[in-house]
Amino acid sequence: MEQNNKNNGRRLKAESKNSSEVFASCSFSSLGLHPTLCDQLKERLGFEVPTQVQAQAIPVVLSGRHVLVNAATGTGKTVAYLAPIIHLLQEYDQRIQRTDGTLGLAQIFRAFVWNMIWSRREFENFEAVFTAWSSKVYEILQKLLHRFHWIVPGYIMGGENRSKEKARLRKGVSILVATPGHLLDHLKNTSSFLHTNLRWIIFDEADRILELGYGKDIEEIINCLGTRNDKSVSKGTSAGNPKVQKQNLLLSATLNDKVNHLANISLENPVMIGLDDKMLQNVSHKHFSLESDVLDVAEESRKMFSSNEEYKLPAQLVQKYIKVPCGSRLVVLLSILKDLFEKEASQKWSTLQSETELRQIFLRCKTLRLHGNMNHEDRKTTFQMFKTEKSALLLSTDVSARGLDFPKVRCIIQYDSPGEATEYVHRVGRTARLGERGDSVLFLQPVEVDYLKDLEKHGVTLTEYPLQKLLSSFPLFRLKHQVNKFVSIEMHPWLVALQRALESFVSAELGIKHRQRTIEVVSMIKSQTPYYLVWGRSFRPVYYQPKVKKLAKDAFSSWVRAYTAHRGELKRIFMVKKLHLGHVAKSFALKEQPSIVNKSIQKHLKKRKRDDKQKVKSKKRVISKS
Ligand SMILES: Nc1ncnc2c1ncn2[C@@H]1O[C@H](COP(=O)(O)OP(=O)(O)OP(=O)(O)O)[C@@H](O)[C@H]1O
Repeated sequence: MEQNNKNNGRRLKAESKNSSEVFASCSFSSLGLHPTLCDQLKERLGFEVPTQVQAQAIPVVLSGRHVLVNAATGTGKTVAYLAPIIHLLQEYDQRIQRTDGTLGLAQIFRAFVWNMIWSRREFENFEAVFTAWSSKVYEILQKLLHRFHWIVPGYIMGGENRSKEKARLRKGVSILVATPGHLLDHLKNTSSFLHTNLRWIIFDEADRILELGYGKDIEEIINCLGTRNDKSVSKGTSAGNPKVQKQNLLLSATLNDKVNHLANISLENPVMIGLDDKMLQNVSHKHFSLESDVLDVAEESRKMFSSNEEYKLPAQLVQKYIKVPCGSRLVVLLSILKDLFEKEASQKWSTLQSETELRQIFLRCKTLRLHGNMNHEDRKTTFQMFKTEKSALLLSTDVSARGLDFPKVRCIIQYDSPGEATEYVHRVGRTARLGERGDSVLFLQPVEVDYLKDLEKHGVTLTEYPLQKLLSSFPLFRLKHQVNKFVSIEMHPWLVALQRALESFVSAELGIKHRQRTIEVVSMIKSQTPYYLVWGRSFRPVYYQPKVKKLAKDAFSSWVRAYTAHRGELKRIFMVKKLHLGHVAKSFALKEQPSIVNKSIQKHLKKRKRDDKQKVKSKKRVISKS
């Protein structure tokens, strides 16, 4: 009990320190926002004081300057741009009207993320996924505009009949939340979409828009809208109103060459705002602006943010990696969840000390799944449930890696490693939001540890998860005499027994007794702590499914296919040739490697080899010709 109190005390201390780092010591009204807007922030959103990023960005946006905001995930970027724009809109001498058309345009990209296995299908489902999650910005907008009824919010985010969108635009929308593809479509084809008075364009999640290949769309949009200060309005497209002073904002949790390029083409003498930014520490002033020509911005930013730029991560986030042989991945995952659950439960509910009590809480814990191939309604339900459940475990693909704001996520487990380092940053960014504490664990096989070097290039350093310490807390059964000796992962009786139980459960010949026992084992190890996210390519839990063996085989197949899809430099680290497919099968609780699936993978690999050879041949031909 005393220990618990001590831990809680330490935690509260850390949290209050984090809180002073996240929140500014000023009020929203001191930043120049209208009193009614400050009331709305407090009453409708519960925001008493601004976050640091809001305190820095709001006055700059109010001043009319272009802005580039680079701040860690979960630092409150959304309100940093919505609040000052609403303020500026409400203070027009003549109240704006619907007939003025769109004045503010937020291009958000909150929810769609590339996923390795289901990339194609998720791409097809993009609009629906987007609609479900991106509504966060629209919701905040609605709340803030509650007492400014003459400023009309609207959205074009797919998942909806196009004519409905058209009708909405025809009626007039003052602040529009849109995706690049849809926006471009309406810019080109919806003549009633009035945007000659457009004053603000906000590129939120800018890095993602560009990574996903929307660069061309964005350039076309910028051309159509004649952005910056309207020195040039594009040829043949709808011109802007030269009297309107344009102001563009670009927000991103990570910066790279592509973002720099977008900054180059869309921002004019921007003020750059960043938190805990080593690059900005060299500059004496809190904000700094590059008063020179826009080309200099690109040059400066190239110098500052090379392709190995450092990424911003919440300082209080505790990042660990765990090195596990492939065959033991599943049982180690479950053991970690059990440990997390017990620790969190005993810290939170210090009166609940007995195994049975902990187990009771655990049994009430919900296990949810989220992936792009689910229908819209199911995704929405999962999203809501995970938000509101006191204690839940979410198995998810990358559909939820970005922009989603789940409260109180305690731990992110990346069961499968992400691709680019930016993916890593955004996945872990779902925890430790707004100064709260958070942990992350990245699973790596011993042959994959070079991935850590890749992360280090971006200033992301992980420490090793104390797996041996964890294992020592599990029963050794017949190996009790080895109590002080080292027991390897592969030999540890707890893990071996768990693996066997899971394999028996998955295989079809199960007796009912066995089955029950397995479910119990799985129940035992399920997490109880509030909110755990587990990242995995195989989103389907292998338990509680009627055709569990088939599901496990499908998951195995998808996983291996996804592994072959790592791109560029990462192919060197995640080498499919080094995989032991028998061990991969074990990580899906399969006793044997599924043979049919293997054939299709072999076919896939052969095709890749052929393609590679072809490429080498054609290169040689080019060289010999020259
Ligand atoms: N001033 C504030 N006071 C209290 N809570 C706030 C404040 N500003 C934002 N929040 C809350 O902080 C969380 C993170 O905010 P937001 O989603 O805007 O962050 P973000 O920087 O856009 O994150 P990401 O980059 O991951 O999308 C949200 O739950 C939001 O409601």
